[in-house]
Amino acid sequence: MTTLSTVLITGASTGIGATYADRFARRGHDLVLVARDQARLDTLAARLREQYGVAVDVLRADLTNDADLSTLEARLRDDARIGILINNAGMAQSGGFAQQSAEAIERLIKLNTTAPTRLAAAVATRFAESGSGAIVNIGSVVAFAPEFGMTIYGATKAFVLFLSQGLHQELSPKGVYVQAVLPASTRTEIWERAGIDINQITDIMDVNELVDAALVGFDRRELVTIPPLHVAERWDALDGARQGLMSDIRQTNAAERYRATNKE
Ligand SMILES: NC(=O)C1=CN([C@@H]2O[C@H](COP(=O)(O)OP(=O)(O)OC[C@H]3O[C@@H](n4cnc5c(N)ncnc54)[C@H](OP(=O)(O)O)[C@@H]3O)[C@@H](O)[C@H]2O)C=CC1
Ligand SMILES: N[C@@H](C=O)C(=O)O
Repeated sequence: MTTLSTVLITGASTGIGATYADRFARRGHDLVLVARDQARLDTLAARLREQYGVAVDVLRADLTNDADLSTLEARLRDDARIGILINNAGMAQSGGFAQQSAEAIERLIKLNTTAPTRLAAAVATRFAESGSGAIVNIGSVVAFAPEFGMTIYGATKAFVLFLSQGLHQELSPKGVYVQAVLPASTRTEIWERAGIDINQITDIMDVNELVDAALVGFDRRELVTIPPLHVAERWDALDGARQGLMSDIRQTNAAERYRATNKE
């Protein structure tokens, strides 16, 4: 019987991360739960041990803190039992671009992009050498939506999508599965934490439904999983157009429409 991989989940104290923890424990996986709130992590860990009989390790870490991030990188690099990384921890943004302080910008980018990148890097070599392993990056449909006015947040999520597609290109030939999960509005604390009134949000998905759908994509080894997207062809068309654009842009001369004319 194959031994199930241990799953390390960031942002596991509540919301999407805590739901992933329940689902992987239900599947029989041992867990490493990472977040800042030790008490909430301990309570969740005790429930999951009791309910599912799995080993659950708690690792308190602030992923915007370099020392904590380095400690987590070392755990990921050195603990060969960890075969699945769920890069979930993240925060949203309230207020316009011009309202963001330098500290808020730094924190948002560190948590939403630097941390998942460094954690993925911490496992990439070990996973590739073993010819196995999975990296799940939690993005957002806001990556497609500059219209939403969450410019820095959306940019971090566009980064996560590209990171996932790039990791897939580099690591899937070596047996490593990479998944980008793009939720839309989901009922968690992220809204309150960002100072956004959740009651102003329409069409908000239950977190259990989101994670269960994301796991269907995971089990199918899908690269980009967008649970709220009912018309899957929309994504296929968008990514197909992107690939089509790539085939057009290797040119030695600028496009006709950019040719300076003496009339201008
Ligand atoms: N909810 C939604 O509508 C959507 C969410 N997403 C994405 O899903 C992911 C999870 O979000 P969601 O569950 O909704 O959010 P929640 O705010 O409910 O949970 C966020 C989790 O991240 C942890 N976290 C926050 N800051 C830090 C930090 N500095 N260091 C370590 N852990 C931290 C929190 O734990 P603690 O405070 O204990 O550290 C918590 O466990 C995020 O990446 C988010 O961008 C994407 C699209 C939609
Ligand atoms: N977290 C949500 C916005 O703040 C989202 O990604 O939809």
